[in-house]
Amino acid sequence: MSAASKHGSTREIAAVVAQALESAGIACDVVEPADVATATGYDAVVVGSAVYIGQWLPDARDLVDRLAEQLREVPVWLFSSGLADQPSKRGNSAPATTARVESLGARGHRHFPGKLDVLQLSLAERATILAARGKYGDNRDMDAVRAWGEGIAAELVAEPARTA
Ligand SMILES: Cc1cc2nc3c(=O)[nH]c(=O)nc-3n(C[C@H](O)[C@H](O)[C@H](O)COP(=O)(O)O)c2cc1C
Repeated sequence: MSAASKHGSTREIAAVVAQALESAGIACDVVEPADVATATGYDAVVVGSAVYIGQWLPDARDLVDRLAEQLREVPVWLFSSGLADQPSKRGNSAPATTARVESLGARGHRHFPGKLDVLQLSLAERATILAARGKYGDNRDMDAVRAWGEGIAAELVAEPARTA
């Protein structure tokens, strides 16, 4: 499990998915994207990122680019977290997401509503949110996140392990 997060809320989403996997008996390492040197040795990989200005954060994009060859060899799930209606719903890089899913042969991509806490943002970020008329708040639905993780676990448990 590896997820890029700037202000922590996507990291918390990743932790809930990891917990769901662990609860199903699947050992799960949670590693920051920049620290993932290889995907070799893992039976499956989940990669996520917060969405900023319509794009995944650079560390998550870089992870997928660096390890694409290895990721094509294992089941992969992707998720994004952002504020669905803001700053630009249409700008949420649907083509990039589709390209990533297709290029990796990912089993799926899920978009989760995120969290926007004014106290955590820089002045520049607040200005962006103001210009986009973004709404502050925590829109995360951790039950939906957990259910998504349980779905992944169910798929993996039904399959034979790939590594020794
Ligand atoms: C400057 C800025 C730009 C953002 N741009 C987008 C965006 O384009 N699309 C989106 O859905 N959410 C956008 N968001 C919302 C974040 O994705 C959301 O707050 C997310 O939960 C933050 O995750 P993090 O706490 O892991 O960094 C933006 C937030 C900020 C502060």
